Amino acid sequence: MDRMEELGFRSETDRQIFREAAAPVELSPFGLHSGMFVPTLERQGTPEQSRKWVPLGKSFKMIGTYAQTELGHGTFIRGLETTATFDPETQEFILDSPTLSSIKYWPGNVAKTVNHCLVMAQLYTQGKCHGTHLFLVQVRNMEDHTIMPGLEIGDIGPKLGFDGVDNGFMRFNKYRIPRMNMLMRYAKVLENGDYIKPKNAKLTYGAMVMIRVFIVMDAFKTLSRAAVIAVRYSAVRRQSELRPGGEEAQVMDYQTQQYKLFPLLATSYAFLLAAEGMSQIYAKISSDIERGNLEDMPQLHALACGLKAFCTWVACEGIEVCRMSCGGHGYSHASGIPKIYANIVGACTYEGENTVMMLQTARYLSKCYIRGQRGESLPELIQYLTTDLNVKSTLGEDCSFESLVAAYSHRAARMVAVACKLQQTNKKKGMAGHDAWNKSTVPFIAATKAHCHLFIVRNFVTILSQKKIDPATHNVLSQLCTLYAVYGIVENMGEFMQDGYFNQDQVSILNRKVLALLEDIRPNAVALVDAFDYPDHLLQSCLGRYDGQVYEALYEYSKSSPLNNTDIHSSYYNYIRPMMQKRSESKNISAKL
Ligand SMILES: CCCCCCCCCC/C=C\CCC/C=C/C(=O)SCCNC(=O)CCNC(=O)[C@H](O)C(C)(C)COP(=O)(O)OP(=O)(O)OC[C@H]1O[C@@H](n2cnc3c(N)ncnc32)[C@H](O)[C@@H]1OP(=O)(O)O
Ligand SMILES: Cc1cc2nc3c(=O)[nH]c(=O)nc-3n(C[C@H](O)[C@H](O)[C@H](O)COP(=O)(O)OP(=O)(O)OC[C@H]3O[C@@H](n4cnc5c(N)ncnc54)[C@H](O)[C@@H]3O)c2cc1C
Repeated sequence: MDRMEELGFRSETDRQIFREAAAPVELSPFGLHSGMFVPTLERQGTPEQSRKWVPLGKSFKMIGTYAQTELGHGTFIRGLETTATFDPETQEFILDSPTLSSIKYWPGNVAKTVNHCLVMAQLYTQGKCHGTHLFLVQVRNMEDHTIMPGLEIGDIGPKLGFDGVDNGFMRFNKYRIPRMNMLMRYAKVLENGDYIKPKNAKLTYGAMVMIRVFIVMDAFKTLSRAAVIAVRYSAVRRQSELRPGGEEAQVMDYQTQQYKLFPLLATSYAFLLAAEGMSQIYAKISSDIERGNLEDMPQLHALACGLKAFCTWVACEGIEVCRMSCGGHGYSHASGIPKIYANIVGACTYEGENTVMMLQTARYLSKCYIRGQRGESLPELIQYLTTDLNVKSTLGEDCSFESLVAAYSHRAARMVAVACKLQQTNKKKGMAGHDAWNKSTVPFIAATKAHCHLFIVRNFVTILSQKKIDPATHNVLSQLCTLYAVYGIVENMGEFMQDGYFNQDQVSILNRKVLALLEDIRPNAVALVDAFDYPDHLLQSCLGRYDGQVYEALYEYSKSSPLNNTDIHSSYYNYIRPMMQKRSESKNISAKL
């Protein structure tokens, strides 16, 4: 009886939270099965295929992963080389790895865990290539788990992190699968080999969009866990004299420590709300897509790409700040932070390398900018592009939400305009379209980051203005929201100031406000991290444990080190003692010389 069934977990979200609690740090070797393989069967298979395979996946009678990346290609999907050639005689697809670079490489859990894969391959039928499509492929014998004949499978070796996931390689040698193992919800190959094309070729990319949305929540989870550890430790750790001759101060009372951690605490709350907002947008647009309405697909793709990249970059930088704010103990695995970092930093690469993802969003912004310049209507999230850039800030001492959102809108609109104008200037100089684009991508990346930053600030403000929250909580969350926005301006002042949007007095107001907010938040800092309610089992941290017994925990942790299993390590007998004896013999010899 499935433990989650016993506990009555019906929703996939609850089941995922349970899985993460069960394998909080090492990541589950079934994460891709539940998070990517099964949902893709549901969304990309025909109703008949879903009915056949999804129950097998959900009951773990079939365990799978998503095998797309190859040795030679990860980003450029259209360049993938694995082929799936239809054989009408046998009603089969023949999967093949025609080159060394076509070997599937990186797919999670393919090395030792799974018995099936969703394989992305170039579809050939009637002598014509129709681009990449997904195929369900059995890779191991269901009786004894041996590798199926015609396949070479193995592990790719040690990685920076992700130790709970056996990322592997897989090579096909004319490997045959039934025709009906092609996921045919959107595209089809008929018995006679005729190809029925999808309404949009990018529908096949749908699984990646879904995971990018999940990863925005992962960015929140990992950053907030590191923040919990660092803030709690900063409340316990006393070091140095803040007041000459006084007792050693809680390091959380140093303004520099507050400036490191409180904006990250605010970012954690901002990312939680952004992830929830992103998930709601995904749910709405993906259900439209499943009903055949593809109108908002470009907007979903652009938002998922941008937020996935923005949030993972910021989270990884923030987790490193949390680690360093814990001093030496932060560098120990006892803190729990190195594992958090090692497991999430891959998210800046997987599911779409962040720069590439940002450029996808930039491409969308470039098209929207042109539409806006023509006076065409724009989706609500993009309407800021038509902001009047001659307007100056009305920001006052109160740093109102309205003035902050206006500042972020102005900054993003201005930066998108700068990048688009450079692209247009490049074209006017006679550059080909792709060169004009490539020679403007650095400003486009900066503009896209500003676009994502605006989404997160505006989302935070909107939720605070719409949700019914008790006054005390609303006040603290408003402090966090203001800190997130003001800190973002202070840290990127050049981008906000380039066209004189703020005057000198307003810059001074912002610099004073960010420091004042640190003091406002200090009394509630521990309560704000406790509010995430992460159990000690999940944090796995001697520094961030709820009871604050840090030194006792560190001492016990150290004693449990395997090196302490023996007093004298074998290396003494094997290396140190022989070396010392050799030294003393040579010394005797030299003394005699
Ligand atoms: C509630 C339960 C929660 C469960 C959570 C469990 C989570 C478990 C998962 C654990 C998390 C992580 C584990 C790690 C797993 C990692 C897996 C992988 O890494 S899988 C491999 C990922 N690989 C990639 O992402 C590759 C990235 N590359 C691409 O996506 C494409 O190559 C791209 C987009 C860069 C370029 O594609 P292409 O060259 O085909 O298109 P163009 O650039 O020419 O654009 C043409 C046109 O298409 C539009 N487009 C592109 N992609 C999409 C899309 N996905 N959707 C919609 N539209 C798309 C593009 O915008 C262009 O439009 P146009 O109008 O012409 O401008
Ligand atoms: C931990 C981990 C788990 C993974 N799990 C899976 C999995 O389960 N299944 C799977 O199929 N894959 C998986 N992958 C592979 C992953 O999806 C790819 O590594 C990722 O898509 C990046 O592609 P790449 O490695 O080809 O990088 P590349 O694209 O080669 O990146 C190299 C550099 O080229 C730059 N670049 C590339 N294209 C452009 C461009 N158009 N414009 C500007 N710059 C560009 C990038 O920005 C980057 O700086 C995993 C990877 C990792 C690290």
